[in-house]
Amino acid sequence: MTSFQSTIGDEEGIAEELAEGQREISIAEFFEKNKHMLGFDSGARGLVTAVKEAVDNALDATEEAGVLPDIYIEIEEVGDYYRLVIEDNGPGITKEQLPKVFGKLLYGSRFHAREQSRGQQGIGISAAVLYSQLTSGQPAKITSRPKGQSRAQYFELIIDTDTNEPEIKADEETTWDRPHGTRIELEMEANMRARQQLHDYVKHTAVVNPHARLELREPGLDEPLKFERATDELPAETEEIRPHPHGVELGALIKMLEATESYSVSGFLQEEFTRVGKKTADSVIDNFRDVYYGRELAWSPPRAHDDRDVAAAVADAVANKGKAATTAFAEGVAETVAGNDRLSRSELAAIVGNVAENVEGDTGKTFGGTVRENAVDAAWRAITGVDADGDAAGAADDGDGDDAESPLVADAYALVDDATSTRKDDAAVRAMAEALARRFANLDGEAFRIARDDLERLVADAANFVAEQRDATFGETARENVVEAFWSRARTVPDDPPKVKSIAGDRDAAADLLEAMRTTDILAPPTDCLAPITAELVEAGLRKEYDADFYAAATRDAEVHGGDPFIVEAGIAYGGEIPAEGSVELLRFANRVPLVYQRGACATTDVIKSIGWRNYGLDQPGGSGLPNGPAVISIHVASTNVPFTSESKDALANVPAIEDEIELAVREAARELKSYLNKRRSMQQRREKQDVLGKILPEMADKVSEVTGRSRPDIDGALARIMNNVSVEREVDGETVTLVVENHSDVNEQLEITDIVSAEPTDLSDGTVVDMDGEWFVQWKPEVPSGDERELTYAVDGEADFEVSVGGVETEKLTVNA
Ligand SMILES: Nc1ncnc2c1ncn2[C@@H]1O[C@H](COP(=O)(O)OP(=O)(O)OP(=O)(O)O)[C@@H](O)[C@H]1O
Repeated sequence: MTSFQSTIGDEEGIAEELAEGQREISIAEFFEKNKHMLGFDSGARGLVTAVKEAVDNALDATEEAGVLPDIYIEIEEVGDYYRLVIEDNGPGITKEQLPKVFGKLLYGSRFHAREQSRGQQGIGISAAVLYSQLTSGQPAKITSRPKGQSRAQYFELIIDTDTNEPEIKADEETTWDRPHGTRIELEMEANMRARQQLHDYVKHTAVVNPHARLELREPGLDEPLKFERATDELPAETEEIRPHPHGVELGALIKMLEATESYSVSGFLQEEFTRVGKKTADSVIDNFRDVYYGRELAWSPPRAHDDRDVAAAVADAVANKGKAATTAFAEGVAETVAGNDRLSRSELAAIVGNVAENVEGDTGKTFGGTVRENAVDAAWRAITGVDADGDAAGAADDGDGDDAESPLVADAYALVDDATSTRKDDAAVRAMAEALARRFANLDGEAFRIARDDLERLVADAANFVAEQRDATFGETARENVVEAFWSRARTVPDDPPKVKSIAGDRDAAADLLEAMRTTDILAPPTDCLAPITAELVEAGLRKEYDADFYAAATRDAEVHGGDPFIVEAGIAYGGEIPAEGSVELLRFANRVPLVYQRGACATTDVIKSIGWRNYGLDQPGGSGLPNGPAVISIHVASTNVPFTSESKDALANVPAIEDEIELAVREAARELKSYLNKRRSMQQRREKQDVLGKILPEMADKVSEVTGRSRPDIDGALARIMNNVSVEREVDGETVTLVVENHSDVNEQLEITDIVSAEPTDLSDGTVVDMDGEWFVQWKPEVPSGDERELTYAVDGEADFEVSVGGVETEKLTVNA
């Protein structure tokens, strides 16, 4: 132990001394010291991060304003420093907002909005300003011309790190040739060692933002890198949404309960959450009642042969109402009770209430509150056998002389017997029923209200008791079945839920409400807050940047995580010019932003590594890890709140719901890759076989003729027959030209045959002919059934050259002799 720690208790006034050293830390000071958290850990990386923050903002702003983005990036060496300029044609920023946007950390328009955007935290561009002023001592220089204004505003500013407020160094009006937009100029200590990452960022941004035009000028490039737009269509506009009930955390729910203007739980749910209407709110409230109040166990009323006499019990409990009214009331209750399969106490109370109203109407006698309550007590005792002292009559010989068979035992016996396997012996089932009935009778109040977890505990306790007493075990499954048997027959209570304000002040009640929200089936959140790239454009983006043989893409349906909807998309490009050596290239995107750093710490990488790629035809040494081969895999996660591992937004956190969707999306695309590779392999084998046959067949024909002494057998068509190919053969007889098409395969083929002829064809059997400058294109689209043949004919006058081409069937399955 250090001497300081060992003496700390002896010194007087140490707390006061330490207190003098305590001081608030501004967020700007914090990030000044922790630049790495925001992606500014080195000069190389700092430059890439600054570009990324500014370009992401430019894309967000232009899209929000409905403008096709036109973004200019320039990096220039100025002495020992680098100057970074980024210009956009967005809506611009007002004079009032501009200093805070660039001169204050945690200031932005997106943090509170549940809508897909690249920016989330309100920290990115001000962090770039902070990094620039720290390393170069220069202020940020910003020009912005809001849409519709004739002049632009020019600011020079730095962030005052003590206060996290902008300190304006220059503020003047200026002119700017762009009609609207923003220009940012930052000077910083930097280097171009991360050029590759910078280019990857810009190139991949172009891949997922085909509607954007980007231009990059930098010291190492003679010509600027230009990415023209591939579409004039902006991504679908997104709408802000409220949180989804399946995703909020307890703390957030309590905050919402405190802040809401709604008075009732139903109003609160419908007002504050997406996808909750009256019906869904009612279901949530029913589930809430079940956890908060517990359910009421329901019991079987007496049957005809039963000696429990509900009518007599009710009649006994009523005084001074006259015989006729009393009988009508008692029998009315007994009859209605008997008409029910099972009853809870609240249901009995409702029956008594209804019958009382009817009898009051018929007889003119009043059956007030006390009479009704007495009647309920009496009828309930008759049904359940529970005494006023709380003992279930006869549940056990507990010394109070009521040891006749309890109705609860008989009822419980039937349920336990039903819920357990037939192997349980009768005595064990009876003992369990008795043990349960005793415990139910001891519940607080006569209504047998119990929450599901308490019911589970009660059943476990009864099962343990039976195991000790009788050596009869009720295992896990039997217990669960017994719980389910009672719970599914128990009734949700009719009590109103507490008001919003009292739930807000009661953590347990709020936790019960949260549980109810999570267990209620609720429609997935609307997805108009998201703008996925779409499978079609994911594939188009890959096609644009990678020259491959095969492409596939998949877009999943929206799912929810933490109240925020998300959509995962995946794409695969394979073969062609993609390098075959080493592992595949993984492109990661979040809300259309390429993730450049921390690949190894990203959930997307973990998922790709966990997939068994050998099943999909890719090489994967050791059966796990990144697969090898000429492939690019791209993954895009779009969400109203992407869970990143840190503020620098480099990698996705390991959220199981998102990882599951990533896996499903990738597998969907990988299945297409697998069938492509399988087909390619079988075509390869077919080609090899045909090559061998092509050599052997003529040799065999020669040999046969030599051995038999007969003329050489005709091998035309033999190859096609052996290979089950489609064969196209030309026969010319005088003026008549015939193409004989034979289908030796086992499927019907739809072909497209074009014969290019140097003389004008006439008398076509069918098909069409087009004159192309002295050449005639004769075209047929015959369907040739498996094992069948077609003859396509026409006539030419005199000599002619022919050239046939056949479409609709792979070349490996085709033998052309024409
Ligand atoms: N080029 C721009 N044109 C218009 N508005 C902009 C531009 N750049 C930034 N803004 C506004 O400034 C705000 C702050 O930007 P900043 O980069 O600090 O945070 P963000 O983009 O919201 O989130 P993040 O920290 O996740 O990047 C944005 O929310 C946006 O409203």
